[in-house]
Amino acid sequence: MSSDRLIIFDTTLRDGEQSPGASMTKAEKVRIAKMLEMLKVDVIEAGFAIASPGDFASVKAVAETIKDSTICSLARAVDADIDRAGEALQGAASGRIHTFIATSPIHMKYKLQMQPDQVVERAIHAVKRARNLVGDVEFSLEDASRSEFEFMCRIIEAVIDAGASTINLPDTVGYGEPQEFGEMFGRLIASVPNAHKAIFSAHCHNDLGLAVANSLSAVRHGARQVECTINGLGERAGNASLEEIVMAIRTRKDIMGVETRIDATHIVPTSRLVASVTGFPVQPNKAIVGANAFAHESGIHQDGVLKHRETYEIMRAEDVGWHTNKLVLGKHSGRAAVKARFDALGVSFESQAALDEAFARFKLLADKKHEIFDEDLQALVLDARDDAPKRYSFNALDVCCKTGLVPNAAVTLIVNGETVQAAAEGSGAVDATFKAIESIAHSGTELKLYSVNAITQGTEAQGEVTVRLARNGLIVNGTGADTDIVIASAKAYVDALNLLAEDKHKEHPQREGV
Ligand SMILES: CC(=O)SCCNC(=O)CCNC(=O)[C@H](O)C(C)(C)COP(=O)(O)OP(=O)(O)OC[C@H]1O[C@@H](n2cnc3c(N)ncnc32)[C@H](O)[C@@H]1OP(=O)(O)O
Ligand SMILES: CC(C)C(=O)C(=O)O
Repeated sequence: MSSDRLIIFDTTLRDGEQSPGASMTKAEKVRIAKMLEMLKVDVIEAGFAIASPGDFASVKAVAETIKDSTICSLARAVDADIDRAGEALQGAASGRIHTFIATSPIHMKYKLQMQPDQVVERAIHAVKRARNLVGDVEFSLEDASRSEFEFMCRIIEAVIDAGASTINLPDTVGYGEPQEFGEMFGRLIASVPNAHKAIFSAHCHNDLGLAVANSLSAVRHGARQVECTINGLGERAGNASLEEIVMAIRTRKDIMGVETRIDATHIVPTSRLVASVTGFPVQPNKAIVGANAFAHESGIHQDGVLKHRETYEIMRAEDVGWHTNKLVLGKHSGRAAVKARFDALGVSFESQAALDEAFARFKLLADKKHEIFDEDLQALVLDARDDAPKRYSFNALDVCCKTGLVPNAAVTLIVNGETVQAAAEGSGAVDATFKAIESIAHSGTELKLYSVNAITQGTEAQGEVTVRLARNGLIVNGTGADTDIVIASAKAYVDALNLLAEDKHKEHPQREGV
């Protein structure tokens, strides 16, 4: 089934979410899915429906919301997993069940504790069961890059006969090397008699930093789907990054010989959204979406770019969504311009009142900051992501930091409608603020991560803070944005406390220390 169309399968919401600490709430997954739809991703793997009631609800909500991308749920080769995935996908305009089982000797022997014949039988049964629920079934041979060739031929032929239309060959542990991994695709496609009835797919991990290279090599050897994530998020060292694969395919079209339907101008806003939601900032030198990806510092390069841009640039920053905003948003902007920008970022408002509320917040921010960028707008809505009454809300902060004195903070929170104040000392302004908040909340949590990300440039930039708290094995990520990072920190801490109080730990609870 080879063609020149490459299917982009985004698994930010499933494998991306398997990054420790990156798990997302249902509302966050739906927001990211809307951006992925605008990006024109072909398939969105929205989660692993059996994993938790929250993940089931997320897959269902994404399936009911998104119309222009196929929505997929992962399922082990286990009846209950497949049935749960089918149930979650019922409302989808186009739904796919992605079932998998490991095929490498090490996984079959030690993890599954199954004989190869049993694995083949289980795979056939799983694919048939999934086909009774949806018309589109993908089958993955987990740990394919460490599996025996003849065994893979056997199982692939059997699952295609059973109804799988996509065969995914994952480099589960990131062990593959481009030439060998690509050749595995070429040999399998040539050897499996019914291979022409399926699309072959690559799913690569970045343990050796080769995920994108391996994926591209697979494409050159016949793969017509790649599985990838925004910002390369994913289990351990991450997955192949969507933005790098898409732009490599586009920039090197003549050599790669395939095309995607991705609208690359949404890449940077999507990357920003995923970074905000997960609290995983993008490193400045990250390809495509890093702050320095299109910056030229050295004189010879600057001279070259000024004379002829292509001397040092293989793609244009605006083509991947950098600075595409031609209307400058600031305190003199009106609702029409602000709403148009929100629309472009995939942010919709359920009512005029919700838009008015966002607009009021925009004006408050514009009073503090001359120019409002896309990232500021994203932070603005993330900050107000849930209108439900909260146990805690941040009201005011008074911090004193003087050289030679112990920093102290006096914080005012509204707790269940009552104003409560507390003060504390700490090793710095943020530490004192957190201690003051804790002396009100007594949450019994442990601070697992504190990160500050300047979401726009300059000293007047908004800082976005992520605070990860853990209690009884559950982890929450709170976020807060403000032009003052101590206030952003207080907001993030309070946000995390609310998520815990509402039992809104991330939908895929993670064990502490993971
Ligand atoms: C390579 C990947 O990324 S695979 C996806 C990884 N993602 C996740 O695991 C996240 C979601 N997972 C979960 O929430 C849980 O692991 C669940 C709900 C799926 C299963 O939980 P539990 O029933 O408690 O099982 P647990 O996770 O401890 O062990 C996994 C079991 O599934 C079996 N298993 C693993 N993969 C498969 C498979 N593809 N098909 C069938 N069985 C499998 C294991 O052999 C083990 O079986 P055992 O309990 O009989 O020894
Ligand atoms: C389930 C499969 C596709 C996977 O995530 C992997 O092998 O890494």
